[in-house]
Amino acid sequence: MKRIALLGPGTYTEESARHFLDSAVCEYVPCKLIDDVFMSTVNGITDYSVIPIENTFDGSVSLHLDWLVHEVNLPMQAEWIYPISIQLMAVGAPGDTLEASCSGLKKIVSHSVTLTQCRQFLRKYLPHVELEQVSSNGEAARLVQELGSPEVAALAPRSAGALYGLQIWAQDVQDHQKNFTRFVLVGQAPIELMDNYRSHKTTILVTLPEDYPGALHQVLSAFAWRRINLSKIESRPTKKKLGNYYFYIDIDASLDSVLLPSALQEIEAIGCQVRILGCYPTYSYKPTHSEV
Ligand SMILES: O=C(O)C(=O)C[C@]1(C(=O)O)C=C[C@@H](O)C=C1
Repeated sequence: MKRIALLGPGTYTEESARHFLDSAVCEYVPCKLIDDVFMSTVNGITDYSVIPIENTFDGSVSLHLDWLVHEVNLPMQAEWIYPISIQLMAVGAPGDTLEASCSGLKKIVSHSVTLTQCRQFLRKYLPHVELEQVSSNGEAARLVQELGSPEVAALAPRSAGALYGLQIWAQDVQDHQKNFTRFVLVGQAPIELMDNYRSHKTTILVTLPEDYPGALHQVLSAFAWRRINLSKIESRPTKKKLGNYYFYIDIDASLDSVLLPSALQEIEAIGCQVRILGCYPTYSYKPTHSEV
């Protein structure tokens, strides 16, 4: 059995992990805070952690990327992309219309990212309702069940509603229907996921030797002339000195490919530091028959 730490229970992280990992060989260890998720794998209590690192509309989850870079040494072993469908859920049956369901609603609890993903919906339909952030969407659903009052609702995944016996008052209320989150599985050993394998990626961190004209251009040209595609590049502070940055780069190639190792050697030869955060398979979501 592989032990998998994740924010949970009842979160999108858990829902997505159950979709991609084989439950026959995985045991989930739900944690209340993302720090606990990371630390449980660092301390050997779990074999892997599942970490959300990017969303279609919010971009990178900088806090989680920074953890991977500064706080822990846990290589990325896989990534998956999972659709985020957000449900408004509460205790008790919904009314005939959203207005009727929400006539007595005073507060909505959810994860900060989820509240952001429903901003337009909330402004349009529930502008006077108080919003409260909690540590995860699963925790939001649990709180709503504990309070047992139709004055409080959660924005959370369908699986959290099933776990805590909540009713769906409004379905798929995210502002953008194509809302996806990218999760990485980090840990010391490679692991096989279930099907839908797409390709291999490598994530690196590049620190420039000093700030000089054309430094980043030189780094990028090592990939460009080899026709290696980069799917993401982002600068983040090194946290050592104000104005000092490293570049976090996702590469659409495996370290086993012919050209990537020589590109990395070239970048090191011009004086840059290269740290490999992982070389891993990427998986994409395919809806099950009932969802199509
Ligand atoms: O609270 C959850 O449900 C989570 O899985 C966390 C999290 C995140 O931290 O980004 C994951 C995906 C969703 O986009 C919103 C929240």
